[in-house]
Amino acid sequence: MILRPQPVNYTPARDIEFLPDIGDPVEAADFPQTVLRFRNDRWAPSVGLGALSDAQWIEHFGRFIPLPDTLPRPLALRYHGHQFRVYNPDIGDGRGFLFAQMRDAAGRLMDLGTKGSGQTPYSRFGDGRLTLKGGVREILATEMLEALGVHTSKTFSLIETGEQLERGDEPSPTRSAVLVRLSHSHIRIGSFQRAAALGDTELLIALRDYALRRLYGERPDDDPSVQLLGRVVERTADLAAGYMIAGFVHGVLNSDNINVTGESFDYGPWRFTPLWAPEFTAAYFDHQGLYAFGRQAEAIHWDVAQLAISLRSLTETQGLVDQLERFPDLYAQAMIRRFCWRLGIVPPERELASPLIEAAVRGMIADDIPIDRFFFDWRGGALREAAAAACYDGEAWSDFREQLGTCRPDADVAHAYWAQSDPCSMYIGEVEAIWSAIAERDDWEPLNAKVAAIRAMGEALGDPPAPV
Ligand SMILES: Nc1ncnc2c1ncn2[C@@H]1O[C@H](COP(=O)(O)OP(=O)(O)OP(=O)(O)O)[C@@H](O)[C@H]1O
Repeated sequence: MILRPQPVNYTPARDIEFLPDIGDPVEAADFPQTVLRFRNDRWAPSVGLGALSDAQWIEHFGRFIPLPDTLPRPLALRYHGHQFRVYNPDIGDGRGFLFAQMRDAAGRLMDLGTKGSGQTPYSRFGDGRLTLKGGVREILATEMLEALGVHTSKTFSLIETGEQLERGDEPSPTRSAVLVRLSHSHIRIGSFQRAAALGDTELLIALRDYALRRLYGERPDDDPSVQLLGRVVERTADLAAGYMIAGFVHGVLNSDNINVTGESFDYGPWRFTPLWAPEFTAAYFDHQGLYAFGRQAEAIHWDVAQLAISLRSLTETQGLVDQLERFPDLYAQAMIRRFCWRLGIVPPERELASPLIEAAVRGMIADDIPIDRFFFDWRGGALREAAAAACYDGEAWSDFREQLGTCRPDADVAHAYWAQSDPCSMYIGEVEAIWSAIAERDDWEPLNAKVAAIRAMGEALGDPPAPV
C-alpha cells in the first residue's frame, strides 16, 4: 500500500480490457465551459502526470481527450448493489466512467475515474452531472481522510463546467463541475454482485482473478475465492477502524460504494462527527441511522458478506464463512493500531490497549470532548497543555491516565502543527463557510488555505500504520 506519493514516469495500462462485459464505451459531455479549480499536484507525479500544463490538464480532465496508450474510450462500468439493504440491479456508472489506467511507483494499477462527466446507459432519470459544491466537498473529505491516515481515493482534478443544475438538496440552480478521482481500482462489491445475479460464472472468475492478480498482486492459490475474500476482509476491517479513529461518517455505505481493495471512495453526504456519538448520522435520508458513526463496521461487514454470497457458486461456503468471521477481530486490532498511531504511542498488548480505548471513549462521551481535541491534546502520550488539564479530570480520565502511564510514546511533536492552539478539524459549519465563499464571492482562498492546513496536519501525523 502506497501512503505517500512517489514520482514515476508515465506508465499507461489498460488491464480492465481483460474483463469481459465490464463496461460500456461512452462519450463525455461537451461542457459549455472548463475552468480549472483544483489540480492535485501532490499526487499527479505519482502517475507520471505532474508535468502537464494547465491547458493540457483541461484537455484531458475537462474535455476527456484520451491520455496516450491508455483506454481509447471511456468505459461506464457495470455494477449492481444493495442500497440501504435493498438490492438494486439498475445502477452502474450513471454520471462517471473509467477514463484511464496507469501504474504507480510500486507497479500498482491505478485508475482515473470521473464523476459528473455526462449521461451513460446507467443514468436512469439523472442528468449525469455533479454540482460544484459536491466536488468541493469531495476535495475536503479526501484530503482530510488522507491526512488522518485513511486509505482513500484522491481527488485528482476539479473543473467547473458552466452549467446550471437543479438539485433538491442544494439551493438551485447551482453550479456544475466534473471531478476526476485517482483510485486503486473501481471494482466494487457491486461489480461481483452483478456477475453473480446474472449467473455469469466466466465474469465472476475473471473479476476474482483480476482483483487478486492485478489489484492485490497475488497469484491465485488453490481456493482463490476464499483467498480474495480474506484480503477484502482484512482491508475493509482496517477501513472501518480508519473511519472511527478519524471521526468520519461516510453516510452511504452501500455495497456499490465498497471497493474490493478496501480503499474508501464516493463522498456524498459525509460528515465528521465532532463528538464520539455512535448515533451521529451523516445523510439526511438515513432515517433509521443504518450508516450512523457507531454502525459503520457492522455496515461494511454486511457489505463484505454480500461479496461472500456472490462468490458462493465458486467454492465451498465454509471457507467463505471462516473469512467473514475474522472481521470483528481484525477490526478490533485495527482500532488499537490506529488509535495508538493517532495518539502517538506504541500499541501495548491487547489486554492493555482495549481498556485504554474504552476509557478514552467513556471520557470523551462523559465530558463532550471533541475527538480531534482529544487526540491533539494527548499526542505523544501525555497531556501537552497544562491549560487543558481541567477538561480531563473526570473518573474515566483517571483510568485513562493510569493505563496510559504504562505506554511508551512514539511521536515526534516538533512539527509546527503541534504548537497550534487548536487541531485541524472539518466540521459542517466550516465546510459550509468554505462553500459560501465560493458561491457568494467566487473566493477560492478559504478552500486552498484549508487544503494547505490539512496537508500540514498530515505531515505532522506522519505515515499511518499499514493494515495486516
Ligand atoms: N446526477 C446523476 N445522474 C445520473 N446518475 C446519477 C446521478 N447521481 C447519482 N447517479 C447514479 O446513482 C447511483 C448511486 O449514486 P452514488 O451517489 O452512490 O454514486 P456516484 O456518487 O454518482 O458515483 P461513485 O459511486 O462512483 O462515487 C449510481 O449509479 C450513480 O451513477
